[in-house]
Amino acid sequence: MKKIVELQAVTKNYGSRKALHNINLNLEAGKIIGLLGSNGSGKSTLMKLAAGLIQPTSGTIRICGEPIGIGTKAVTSFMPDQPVTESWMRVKDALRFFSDFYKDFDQEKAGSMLDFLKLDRNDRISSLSKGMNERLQLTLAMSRQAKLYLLDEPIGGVDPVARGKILDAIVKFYNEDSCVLISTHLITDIERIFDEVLFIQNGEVSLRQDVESIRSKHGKSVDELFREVFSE
Ligand SMILES: Nc1ncnc2c1ncn2[C@@H]1O[C@H](COP(=O)(O)OP(=O)(O)OP(=O)(O)O)[C@@H](O)[C@H]1O
Repeated sequence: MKKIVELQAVTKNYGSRKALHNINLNLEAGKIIGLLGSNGSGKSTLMKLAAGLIQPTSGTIRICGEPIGIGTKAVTSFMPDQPVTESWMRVKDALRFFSDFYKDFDQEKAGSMLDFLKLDRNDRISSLSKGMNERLQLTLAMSRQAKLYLLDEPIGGVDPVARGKILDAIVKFYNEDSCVLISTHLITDIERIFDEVLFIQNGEVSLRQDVESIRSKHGKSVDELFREVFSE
């Protein structure tokens, strides 16, 4: 299986605060992976490092075999936990903006996703509810033909019914040559789409397992295992 992400001995400190410590990790294509951990455990830091938005304090990161740089940013699509669009835009302007900015932006895929997620191209972004805005941000992120999708809390603001719709969209529109890394606290809602999960605790990966074996070997859901491992 093709390696998409490789982290070797990656440590990230913010001043004297340690966010990640000596992470060694390979993530392969064809997987949707859950990045799970309590508040402040280092999930967003890991995503920002892979997206090339911040630099590690030590260690090396490669995406599709290349060190972080222009080449890796071209194949990495990051949906941060804050919207990346301007409020004056309409939905269609956001699509045009992404299409101008990213060579790999697939307008046709974006159009299908908008329809699937029931977004109107003429709506002003400022008039969208938080949940509708999340649908738009997800459409923008998933419509790139990337190798690595980093989705930071993609369903935090949406109601339980809409969550199902968004998860269905991720599964439907993701391509098998890529890897999707999703951070979330809403494990029960989202675990059905994960192939694997990574538990991150105090800046270290404490567990990595495929979801099927959590169910068959441990007889537990991911949420149950998470609560057990992270009980305070
Ligand atoms: N820009 C920053 N400056 C200083 N410390 C930071 C910065 N960003 C994150 N941290 C610290 O690094 C650690 C990991 O933070 P991070 O945001 O990666 O956690 P997280 O798992 O995404 O948390 P949450 O689930 O609350 O979003 C925390 O102790 C946090 O306070």
